[in-house]
Amino acid sequence: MVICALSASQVPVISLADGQTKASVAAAIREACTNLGFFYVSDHGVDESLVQAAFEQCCLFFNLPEEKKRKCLQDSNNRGYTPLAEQMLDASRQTRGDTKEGYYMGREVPLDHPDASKPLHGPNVWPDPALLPDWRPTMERYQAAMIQLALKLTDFIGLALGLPEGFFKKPGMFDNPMTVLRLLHYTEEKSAPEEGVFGAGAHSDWGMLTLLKTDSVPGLQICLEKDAENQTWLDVPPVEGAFIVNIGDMLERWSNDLFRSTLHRVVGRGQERFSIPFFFEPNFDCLVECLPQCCSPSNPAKYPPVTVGEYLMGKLKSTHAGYKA
Ligand SMILES: O=C(O)CCC(=O)C(=O)O
Ligand SMILES: [Fe+2]
Repeated sequence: MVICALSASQVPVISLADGQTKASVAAAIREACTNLGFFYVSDHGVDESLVQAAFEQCCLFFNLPEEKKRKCLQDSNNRGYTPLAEQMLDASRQTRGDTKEGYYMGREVPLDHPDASKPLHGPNVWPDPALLPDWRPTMERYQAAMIQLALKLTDFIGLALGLPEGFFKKPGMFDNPMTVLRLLHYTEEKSAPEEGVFGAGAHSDWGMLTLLKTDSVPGLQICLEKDAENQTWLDVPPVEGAFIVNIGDMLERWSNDLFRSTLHRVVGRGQERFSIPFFFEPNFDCLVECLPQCCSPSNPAKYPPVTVGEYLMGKLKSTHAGYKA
């Protein structure tokens, strides 16, 4: 059985098929996360027809007239529609906002739920069900499938870091996770990196891990030198049937940079593109501080402890013109 194979882009494809030991999958994940911070996952158990249904709904939603999409504009909990160019992920290099529009949804938290008073928690902002009756049930099913897969991968990540079995299952860590499903539509505008125009500007993701599905149009690139002047970018093309997985800043901080939260961007090639990243983050109040397994007197903690909520809100404020906490 092949647990891990290299794709055309040198990014490994890791299979979660039954019949292999947990330790061997964890070892493949450790290698991918320390080298690239990116891998593909195959044999993940997510129904392909559900993925297709989500993309079909995206096509319908983004084809609605602008004023209809603006009826479900992003609220203060970061839910709803974000218009074209509303986000600028890399203000240091971009001359205008990302050439994409999006729609954010999180876990549904009814207004009478005790968590609803927390920032970034609350009911979702749904498109009019008379226009898109299948939107909500499809996206809720898709999100549930993503949470399940993310929890499975989080288990493997614990093993990969040499943590005791069930480490990330402790109360307060992922029992009330911050999850964000993001439906994205890139316009056909060709990016012009030298002019500061990008589908999505260079950034690292902010949470624990991201599960990304894209249509068949390439555009995603990663860069292993976060701070270098002359960055080299490696294409991460779609692999049929697989999800792209990448590590976010929270896990980079927990692991003291052992697992990399790698810089990535989307470069438009002159073709419209749809993608669906799912961001999986720990609980809002979870304190992320260097794991004892990842530091020593000769390798002290590189980051001060931070709560997930504090970190995410800082990032939202600095990249979204329309986000008002
Ligand atoms: O659309 C893509 O391929 C990547 C999107 C992304 O990196 C993000 O939304 O954080
Ligand atoms: Fe990203």
